[in-house]
Amino acid sequence: MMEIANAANGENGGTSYEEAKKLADDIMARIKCRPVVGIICGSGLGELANMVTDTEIMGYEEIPGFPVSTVPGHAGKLVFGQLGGKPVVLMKGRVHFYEGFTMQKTALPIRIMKLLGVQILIVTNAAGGINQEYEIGDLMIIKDHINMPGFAGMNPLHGQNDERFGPRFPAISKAYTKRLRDHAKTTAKSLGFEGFRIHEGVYCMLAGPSFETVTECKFLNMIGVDVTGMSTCPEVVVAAHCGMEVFGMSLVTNKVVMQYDSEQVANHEEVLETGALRSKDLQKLVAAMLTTLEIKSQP
Ligand SMILES: O=P(O)(O)O[C@@H]1C[C@H](O)[C@@H](CO)O1
Ligand code: HPA
Repeated sequence: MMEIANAANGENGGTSYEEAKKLADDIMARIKCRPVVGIICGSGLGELANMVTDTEIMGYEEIPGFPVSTVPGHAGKLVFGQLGGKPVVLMKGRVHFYEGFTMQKTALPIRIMKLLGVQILIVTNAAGGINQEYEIGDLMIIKDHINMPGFAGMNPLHGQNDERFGPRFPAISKAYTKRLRDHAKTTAKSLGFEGFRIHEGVYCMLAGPSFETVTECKFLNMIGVDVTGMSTCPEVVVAAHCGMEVFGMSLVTNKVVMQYDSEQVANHEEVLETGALRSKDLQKLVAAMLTTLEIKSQP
């Protein structure tokens, strides 16, 4: 039994249920808010935190064992409070696999959110447009994803399973629920965002940190990917595993390079600049979605 516990705990890079529970209990001892919605802010999208009221803030480094962000545009703060009349916890910045964290560690904040009482996860990211009809600044509601590192065995659920988090073989095909995607479309309409470019499409995670080659982009285009990035899949897989509803949204911060002799190159500064320009619209949409969102009671 001990060997199994050790494998679940250490060898697969994961955190045991007991350790995650202790982290959640320590947070609850310091924070009054009991969030039902968790929000992850992607690169340059942390300004959403400014709309949260009654805030209580903890730096990731204040939580022992919590992965700490190392990338510009990811402040590394948990912001608790009210948004759209709902108690929320917002991750002002995430961590990524390419920073050297295991897939399990990258998604640990989601398990802690679950233990804090979060039922709905809203995940945002900055992404490169693969779909040739997408323009810089467009938003995309995620309807499905490809976890490309998973093809090479990098799945956040790799290793011993603890049923207290979720089942050994979870279904992921409905992770981005139709209910929340429809809710986003209705909300966008009610905000008068008709002229505002919102798509629905497929996100693909590559491991990063190098941006894609031209041929990789052509391949992603051929297999039906609309945008590509370096995050989101670990968190969403773990959220679906532990029974959360997920809503995901990508901001197209750049168009990927599709011509071999192009002078253009992708760069993180452009990603942050576009984030800053369009984040207001994304913020408005998320806040309005929360205002009218029905929180289903847990089974
Ligand atoms: O955290 P996200 O997925 O929004 O960040 C994207 C992917 C890389 O971390 C970075 C590249 O500019 O932005
Ligand atoms: N590729 C991968 N990740 C990204 C991109 C990109 O073009 N833009 C923002 N994040």
